[in-house]
Amino acid sequence: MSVLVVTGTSTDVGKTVATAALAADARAAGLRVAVCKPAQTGVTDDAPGDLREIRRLAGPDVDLVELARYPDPLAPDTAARRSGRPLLDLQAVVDAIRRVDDEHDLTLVEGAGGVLVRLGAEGFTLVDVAAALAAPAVVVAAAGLGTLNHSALTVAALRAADVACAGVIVGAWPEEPDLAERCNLDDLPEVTGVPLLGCLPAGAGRLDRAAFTTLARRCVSVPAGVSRWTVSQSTRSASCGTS
Ligand SMILES: Nc1ncnc2c1ncn2[C@@H]1O[C@H](COP(=O)(O)OP(=O)(O)OP(=O)(O)O)[C@@H](O)[C@H]1O
Ligand SMILES: C[C@H](N)[C@H](N)CCCCCC(=O)O
Ligand SMILES: [Mg+2]
Repeated sequence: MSVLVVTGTSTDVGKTVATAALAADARAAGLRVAVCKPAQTGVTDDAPGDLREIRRLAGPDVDLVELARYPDPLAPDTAARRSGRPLLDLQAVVDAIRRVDDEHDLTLVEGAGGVLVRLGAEGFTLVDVAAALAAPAVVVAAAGLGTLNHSALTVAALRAADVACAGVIVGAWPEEPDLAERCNLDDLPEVTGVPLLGCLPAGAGRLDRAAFTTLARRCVSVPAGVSRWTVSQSTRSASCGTS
């Protein structure tokens, strides 16, 4: 089947919302979808994490797999050490994702923070996971000033490890974009060398499931070839403020 890694230029850029949008789009296309969050940090054992948010937005038919959870809102390796809980092991994470992928048409893997955040033992990162799985990645980025550098650095880190980058998704597109945000619609694909797959309007994460699914189908798409399903390539959806 297919694995797609969802990384970002940092934490809080909208990876979870974008993962939910990709999952909702794939479910609406009739696919068996799973989302794996290898390492959730910053939540207690009884608190909802990213996967609960993805289920709220994308629906109950998306299977969810969380591999480790640590209470401190830190990078997973640091949070693991401080908690005394075991660190994640790269091979175990890869094997777990492969098992999920065997049972689904599309398995989305959401990282923690940005692409070089250390997830576990020996400082492995989401780049190592994607490389081991030969899985492409999408990069969720901010809309405004500063995102060009962060996005270019993130895509360069993927390229350096021969991880294909399917494109960039803007996690929260403002209702009234400023000059930098408007310019970034052309500059993001230019400086990263990968397509802009779409923009999620700011506020999308606060919608109910039906409205979110409708929006997701309009706003983001995964390029053909990432999976057996082909979703129309969105150069720039209306949600990015261009027709
Ligand atoms: N398009 C959006 N609409 C509404 N809220 C959003 C949107 N994008 C991000 N947010 C909000 O911003 C916060 C951070 O977003 P999100 O959880 O997706 O970040 P993240 O990149 O997944 O962070 P982490 O590294 O912790 O996984 C959340 O409260 C989320 O609801
Ligand atoms: C707590 C946060 N929401 C994420 N789960 C973890 C982000 C780690 C970022 C580490 C760093 O880049 O400084
Ligand atoms: Mg998240």
